[in-house]
Amino acid sequence: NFPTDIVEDDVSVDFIIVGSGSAGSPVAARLSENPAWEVLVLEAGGAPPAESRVPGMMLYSMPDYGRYGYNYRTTPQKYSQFNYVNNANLFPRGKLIGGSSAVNFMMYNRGNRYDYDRWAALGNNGWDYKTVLKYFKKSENYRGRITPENTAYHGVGGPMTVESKRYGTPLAKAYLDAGRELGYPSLDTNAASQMGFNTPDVTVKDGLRQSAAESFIKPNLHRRNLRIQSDSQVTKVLFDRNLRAIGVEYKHRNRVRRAYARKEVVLSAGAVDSPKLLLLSGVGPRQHLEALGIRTLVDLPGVGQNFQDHPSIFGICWNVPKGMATSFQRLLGPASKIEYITKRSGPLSAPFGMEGNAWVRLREGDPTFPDMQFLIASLSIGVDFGLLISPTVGFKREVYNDYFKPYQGQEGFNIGPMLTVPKSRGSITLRSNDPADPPLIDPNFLSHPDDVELFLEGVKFALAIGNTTVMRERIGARFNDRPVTGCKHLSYGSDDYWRCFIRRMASTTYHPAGTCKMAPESDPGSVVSSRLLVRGVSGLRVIDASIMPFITSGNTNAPSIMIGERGADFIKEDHGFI
Ligand SMILES: Cc1cc2nc3c(=O)[nH]c(=O)nc-3n(C[C@H](O)[C@H](O)[C@H](O)COP(=O)(O)OP(=O)(O)OC[C@H]3O[C@@H](n4cnc5c(N)ncnc54)[C@H](O)[C@@H]3O)c2cc1C
Repeated sequence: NFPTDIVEDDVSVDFIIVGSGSAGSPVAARLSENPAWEVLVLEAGGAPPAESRVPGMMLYSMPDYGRYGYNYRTTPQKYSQFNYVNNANLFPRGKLIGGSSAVNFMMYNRGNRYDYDRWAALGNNGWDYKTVLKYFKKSENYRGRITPENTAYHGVGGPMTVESKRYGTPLAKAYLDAGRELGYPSLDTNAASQMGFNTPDVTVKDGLRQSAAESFIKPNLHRRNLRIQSDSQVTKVLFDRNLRAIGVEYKHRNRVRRAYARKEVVLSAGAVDSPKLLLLSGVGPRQHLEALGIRTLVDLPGVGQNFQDHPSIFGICWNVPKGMATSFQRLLGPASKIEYITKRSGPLSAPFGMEGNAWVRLREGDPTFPDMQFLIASLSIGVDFGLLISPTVGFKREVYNDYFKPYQGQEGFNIGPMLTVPKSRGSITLRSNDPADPPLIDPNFLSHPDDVELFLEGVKFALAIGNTTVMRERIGARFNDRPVTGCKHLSYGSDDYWRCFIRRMASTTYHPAGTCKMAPESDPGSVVSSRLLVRGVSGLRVIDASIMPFITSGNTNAPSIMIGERGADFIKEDHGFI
């Protein structure tokens, strides 16, 4: 349960925040610190279900798109995903209080210091690593392992609790040992160096998921100046004749209503819906808007462009003896439930199957800046006999039957290489001028040939991890060396075979970013300034993952929260409250 308000028609407040996700929640919390400001959050979704707080249940809320998501799918991909239904994938975004932070896999990864230094180097003042580190620390209540090396990088006493994972299969430790065998250290990758292997810290508090709304909004609902109204899908930003944003139109329980902002409207609807809202409001590429019969208020070509996500490969997998990896029986069995209820530990207390990460540099270049992340998931795709995992990832049935089914019911693990700095760029565009229509989401994965060549190195490294002595002898890992569907005509194991495998099996890591690019005015793709103000209008900011000019080198939840913290300070400064 999450207490919400019902506001009056045509309510007038100081700030309207659209979306209560990873970025919107900190914006709401920080702005409402000023008792003189009235803050209203409009959230399209409703209260999160109880099971969303249980980390081990995370996969259960994913297929339930109708209730807690937008039911988005990507457009059919031209260069990748050939083994997925319609060459596309499901594209979950949380539609509930807490946004995607209430359905995600909870791994807390900040990325690399160079990610932020290069944002600043583009001309985005105030986004260098030294500055953003203050905001990462400000939001954090770190309960992980403190060492002399990492203490300066963590915050204590902030709203967002970050814990060490409370449960791991034998694969968690084996993964770190495999890294050492290959010459890589185990370390806190959110501190001085990101290069090496780790067991992820997680946005979990006392064994319960900490969505951004749980952390930032719920504890502040006693503030009389902070209100959140759920089931309120904003359809349009309203402007006066000077192009100042004065409010929003939204649909609340099937009724069209309006709310007005005396100071600012903040879009924190995420990298799919913030550009969608700008386009519906007449801010975007003129040609696209005209084609859909939307009056152009500002011709801003960058809106919806520069789409970046981290493609990763599923299906590089090994079988292991029973007890080594994750199983649904152990997750949902009576012992697990009792342990969770009495001690908040055990399999239900940790994100399902998320055992370890690694960041390495495979190509020449800055040895402190990774070009590949590897996630080990202690899940075989067929462990559930094809019932949940394969349809959730989105494989065609015949691919499941051909490649995974021969091992179904057996435990196993998957090592997924993920491109941290992809060169491919996609887009978000409107399907129509009807706000109820889902937008066209085109990640355009692997459209840049370099992405495939780098993945080739990534596949080889993943195979090397699985082939370490520790994985083979201590864990008993046996590689799934069946030729994958669609690549059987190629010599198994050759570079061309793996290129084919990559184009068939790579898909999303659910990290859309970049679609309202933050850049100086001289950049024709710029949508927001370094203070996150939308170009060509006033009184309107975008504060969420869409502003990233380049996606960060790791999962995007912690950076989105940091963007919320950073953006809130810009607003406070610009309105004289700091
Ligand atoms: C399945 C999954 C697993 C993931 N795993 C991880 C992980 O382990 N670690 C990690 O770091 N990252 C992970 N991510 C990514 C991470 O959660 C996102 O990058 C991050 O939450 C994005 O934050 P945001 O504020 O930009 O958007 P969101 O958190 O998505 O917030 C947007 C909010 O706006 C609302 N909204 C949208 N449109 C409207 C509208 N028109 N009117 C009103 N409200 C609206 C939405 O309902 C939502 O609440 C995962 C994501 C998914 C989907």
